[in-house]
Amino acid sequence: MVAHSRVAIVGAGAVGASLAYALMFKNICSEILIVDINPDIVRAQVLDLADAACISHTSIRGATTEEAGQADIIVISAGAKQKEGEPRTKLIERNYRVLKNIIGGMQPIRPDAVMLMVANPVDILTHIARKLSGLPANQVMGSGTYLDTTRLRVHLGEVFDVNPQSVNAFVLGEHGDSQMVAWDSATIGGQPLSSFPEWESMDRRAIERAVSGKAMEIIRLKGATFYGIGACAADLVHTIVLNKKFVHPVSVFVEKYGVTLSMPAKIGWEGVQRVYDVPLGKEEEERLVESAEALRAIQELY
Ligand SMILES: NC(=O)C1=CN([C@@H]2O[C@H](COP(=O)(O)OP(=O)(O)OC[C@H]3O[C@@H](n4cnc5c(N)ncnc54)[C@H](O)[C@@H]3O)[C@@H](O)[C@H]2O)C=CC1
Ligand SMILES: CC(=O)C(=O)O
Repeated sequence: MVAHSRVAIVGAGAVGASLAYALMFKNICSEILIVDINPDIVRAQVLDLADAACISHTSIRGATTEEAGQADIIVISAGAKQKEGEPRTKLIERNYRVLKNIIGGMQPIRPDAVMLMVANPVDILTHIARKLSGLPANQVMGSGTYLDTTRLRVHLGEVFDVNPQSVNAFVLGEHGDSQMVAWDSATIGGQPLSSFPEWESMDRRAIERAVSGKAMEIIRLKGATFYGIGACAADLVHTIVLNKKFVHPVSVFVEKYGVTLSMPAKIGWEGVQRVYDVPLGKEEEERLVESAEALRAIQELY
């Protein structure tokens, strides 16, 4: 437990509540602030989560947007979600307005706060949050392809019969349709995936489709995804609060591509401490540049 570790979660729907629930059982935060435009949602989530908080070391309460701006870590999970068949980018106009309201209501934001964007389209909103918040680029990140990378590792863990946490493979680029898998640098136990007998028979494009389509599969079946992102976002908060310096793929402004997209980054107290340049094959590099271009076309509008 870190004495001064106040985390504000703005947007207390399914994602915000799942994050709060996952985070409180890490027992690393002194307090979680729950913020939402709908006061009934705040009251309901605080009442429900307080019963769980009772058996964790983290307290929970409702708060205003202004108070959220003074938290150590500000997570933004407010906004519209996709309907079946809708790409994440379709949410931009609605969620731009939501984000503008939220960040406007937080000002002046504590200058050393770290902001974690979760709402979609996460890469574009991270780019916008960096501009609107006035925070340094390293202090504003998005959950990006952390969730997609988790999905990929789960899938590969099954193919190679190994714990997913021992699969070292990344989904990079957009948390969305143009994402790509860095196959050439993927390893298990330091051995390239391509050196395993399973490699030849593995349909890599089918795996990529399954990973990038998993959100829509869940949305079709139950209307929304929230536990996966709740756990990923809680893990990112953990890494920041305890300065763990874990490397995760997050959405951040990347000089090389000149846009905000996901690359593996070392994360700690001041947010992103370093971005790593994954060695990519020629075709992979082309696909990442395509993803960057797709994002640039929208990010340039904001
Ligand atoms: N980055 C990722 O990997 C993932 C992102 N998401 C995204 O997270 C977002 C939230 O999803 P859910 O929680 O399922 O939606 P939800 O509909 O359950 O909750 C959204 C909440 O935002 C609140 N809200 C709207 N405008 C607000 C404002 N101006 N200030 C404060 N609160 C406001 C609503 O009142 C509602 O409680 C969506 O954009 C969704 O696409 C969802 C899953 C994964
Ligand atoms: C909804 C979403 O972005 C996801 O589950 O990947």
